[in-house]
Amino acid sequence: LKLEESEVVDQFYSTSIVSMEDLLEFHADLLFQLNSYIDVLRARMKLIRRIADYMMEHDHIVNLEDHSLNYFHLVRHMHKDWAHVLELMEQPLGRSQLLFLKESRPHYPSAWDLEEGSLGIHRMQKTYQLQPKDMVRGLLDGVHHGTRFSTLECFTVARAIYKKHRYHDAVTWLEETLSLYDQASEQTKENYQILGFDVSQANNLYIKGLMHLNRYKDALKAIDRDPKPYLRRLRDRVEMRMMSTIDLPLEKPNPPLTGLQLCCRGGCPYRDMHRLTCSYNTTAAPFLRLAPFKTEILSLSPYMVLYHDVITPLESLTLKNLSKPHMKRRAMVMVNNLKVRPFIDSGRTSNSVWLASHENAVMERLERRVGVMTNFEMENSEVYQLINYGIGGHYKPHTDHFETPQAPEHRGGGDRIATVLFYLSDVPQGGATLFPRLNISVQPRQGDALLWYNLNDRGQGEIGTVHTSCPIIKGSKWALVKWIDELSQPFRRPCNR
Ligand SMILES: O=C(O)CCC(=O)C(=O)O
Ligand SMILES: [Fe+2]
Repeated sequence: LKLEESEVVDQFYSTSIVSMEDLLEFHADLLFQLNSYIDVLRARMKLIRRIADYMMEHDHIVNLEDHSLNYFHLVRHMHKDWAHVLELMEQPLGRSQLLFLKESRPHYPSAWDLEEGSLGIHRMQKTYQLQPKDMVRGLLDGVHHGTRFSTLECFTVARAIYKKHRYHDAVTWLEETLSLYDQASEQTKENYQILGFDVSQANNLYIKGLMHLNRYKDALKAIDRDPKPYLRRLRDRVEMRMMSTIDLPLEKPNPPLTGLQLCCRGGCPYRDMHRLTCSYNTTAAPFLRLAPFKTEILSLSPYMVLYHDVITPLESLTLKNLSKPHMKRRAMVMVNNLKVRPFIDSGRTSNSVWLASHENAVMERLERRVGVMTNFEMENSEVYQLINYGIGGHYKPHTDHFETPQAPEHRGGGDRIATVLFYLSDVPQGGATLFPRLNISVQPRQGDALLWYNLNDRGQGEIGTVHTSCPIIKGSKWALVKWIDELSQPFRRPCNR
């Protein structure tokens, strides 16, 4: 079993908001095809109506008189015309539209997208302590969004959570699913049925979820409400469980809030004490006297500063536009018995692309700017990574320096002495970069860049720099990361080993 980073998965929608733009266009194309399919059906219906009317006129003639001319009409008509009518009826309809739908199917979002998206929603729920009943109505962490969930979306999320054995949450989402279904009109229910939704399936999962939570009485009630015979058979199982003394271990419904949850919500204790000073940096390079960097020191140890307005909106836009077509999910692949199987790294929901410092004029300018901003040597430095996060997108807590001491030795540049994180977009809700051990969280703002040192004076990894990207609630988070290697810096930041 081996893990490595690769680009095997090329189409991943849920891990990047920017790929959703393509999806919107794609969806519009599909709708266009469906409508034109209906037009074709309608035109055919009109034609058949006309022919049928014409045929009925003949019916008329035959009944009139026992006239041989009329018989001749009938013979000719039946031999000739009906053959053509049959041909017309047999002619396949809307072939090109059908073909379009069929051939584009491989590009539809996959089961993975659905799972990834569902888990993103769940992550959002857990981190920000949201209630499914608020979420389905578009109320997210105190802000009303114009979006609503239908029964179908609710059920998809519920099922994904159930598959992860999070029964308490799955049951809440299933309750929401069933209640949304009850409120739906008869016509909507019919539509759901055409789209493959079976309310008994939802009920079945709900009952099983309740059983996992030892809520047998509620399970029995749910069974009694559903007329499907296979659900009635569950009754025996529930009653048997009820009588047995061995209870399944119960999942705690409300574990205490973690520091991460508190901080992502902006409730980080003492966070403001870390805003030490703000200043204009004019000394690092001569040109800074003309255009100083607005610098906010967030922490002295480990050293961390936030620069304001160091990448212009136009530069951000250019980089985003140039990179859009190349953004990919960097999925991990599992190489197992020679089978290569990409798997969802749920620790990181984003698509990204590597950008070299000589990639284009903007990158060249940025590379010089990073050198001036940080005073680090940019010669031989690493490439940049441009990231766009997805639905409820996040990046689990991690450090940028390597955690195994051997790892840097195998790299030309040694360990990553510092990180510069440019924000290329505002994120209106969620999506902060959080340093839980330092109680520092930074809300992405287009134009800002965060610099921190990953290594201490002795060149050792600084565990305090553990950081995470909080799940995004609203907006599309774009970040550009630059890791600065240690080995080019002996004169810029000598270490006291
Ligand atoms: O997007 C962020 O806020 C953090 C990104 C990050 O930590 C990384 O790419 O190493
Ligand atoms: Fe990082």
